[in-house]
Amino acid sequence: MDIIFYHPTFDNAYWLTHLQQHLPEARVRVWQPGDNQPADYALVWHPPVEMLAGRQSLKAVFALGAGVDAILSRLKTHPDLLPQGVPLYRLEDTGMARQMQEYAVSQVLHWFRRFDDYQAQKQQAQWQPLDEYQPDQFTIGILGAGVLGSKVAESLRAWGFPVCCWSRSRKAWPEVQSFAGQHELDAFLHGTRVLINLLPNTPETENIINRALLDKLADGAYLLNLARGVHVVEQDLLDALNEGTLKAAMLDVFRQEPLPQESDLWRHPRVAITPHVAAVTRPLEAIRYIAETINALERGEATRGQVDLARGY
Ligand SMILES: NC(=O)C1=CN([C@@H]2O[C@H](COP(=O)(O)OP(=O)(O)OC[C@H]3O[C@@H](n4cnc5c(N)ncnc54)[C@H](OP(=O)(O)O)[C@@H]3O)[C@@H](O)[C@H]2O)C=CC1
Ligand SMILES: O=C(O)C(=O)CO
Repeated sequence: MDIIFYHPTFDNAYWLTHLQQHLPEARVRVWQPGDNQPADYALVWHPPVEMLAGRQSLKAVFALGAGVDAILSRLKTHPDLLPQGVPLYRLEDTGMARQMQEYAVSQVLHWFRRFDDYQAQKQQAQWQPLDEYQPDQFTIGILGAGVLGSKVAESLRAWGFPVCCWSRSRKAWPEVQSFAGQHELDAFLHGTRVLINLLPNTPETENIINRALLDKLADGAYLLNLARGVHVVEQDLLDALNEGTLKAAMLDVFRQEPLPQESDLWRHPRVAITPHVAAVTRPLEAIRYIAETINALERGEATRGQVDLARGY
């Protein structure tokens, strides 16, 4: 069994060593431009078109992340990027859910305890206790009720916040109100105080967080974008912040990354920024999952994590 590996920044030696340990019978190599030698599986992140073009004999391609938009969004212009009929897998959780929980819980509590307001008071050397928020004033609305959204919902429910979620299909989670489909989006937004985005980037979800959506949130709302920058119309976000519709935002992802120095988001006092680190791929957990899936495929057994190319995630 031959496996080719390509990631622009990962530690190749680490990945090859641990892949070989988990798949002793495999021959694993880092793909280099010009390598047209046969392969059974490809592990990729932002692959060059030539890497997979023409490789119809591949048994599967594994994206080394949760979101597969970097591949699917290029298929229109580069149909050879993913060989026809070859299944594409993505990483489901593999250590990312815990990271998303850490990020979401810490930021929601930061806003709930008004630490942003106390930081602002500190700038004025102001010693002034503020009215406390109550949990029932702090409904969390999670856009995207999937592998990561479900875990974030679970952790915020554990803190006693009302939680609702929005997805294409109805969810039956204890103590979480599920809204499904475009026709229920407004009802989901109404009363949401903290909007957390964990949607995949698809043609339907691009630019979804725009002024019309933000205006439907509860007064004094917050935005936590943990998914993709293309979900947010950045000028609409800035306008909503400047006009008071939105109280604050924390953004981990951006339309252009790194975020250009000239972006007004850098300087906005009520915008917090992290450099796309909300949930990074945990190599060992990813390798374990990939090895399990390859072994299942070799045995003709059921697998999880296969991407539905038609729906885009
Ligand atoms: N910033 C970071 O570091 C990271 C960001 N991410 C981002 O998080 C995203 C989510 O990951 P994950 O939870 O694993 O993904 P999943 O595929 O498990 O979940 C996606 C969710 O979005 C819902 N959804 C998709 N399209 C629509 C739509 N058009 N309308 C309504 N709901 C929709 C799905 O609905 P349904 O359940 O009905 O199918 C599902 O609930 C990734 O795609 C990636 O972009 C992931 C990891 C790290
Ligand atoms: O896994 C993903 O989709 C990510 O964004 C990781 O950076």
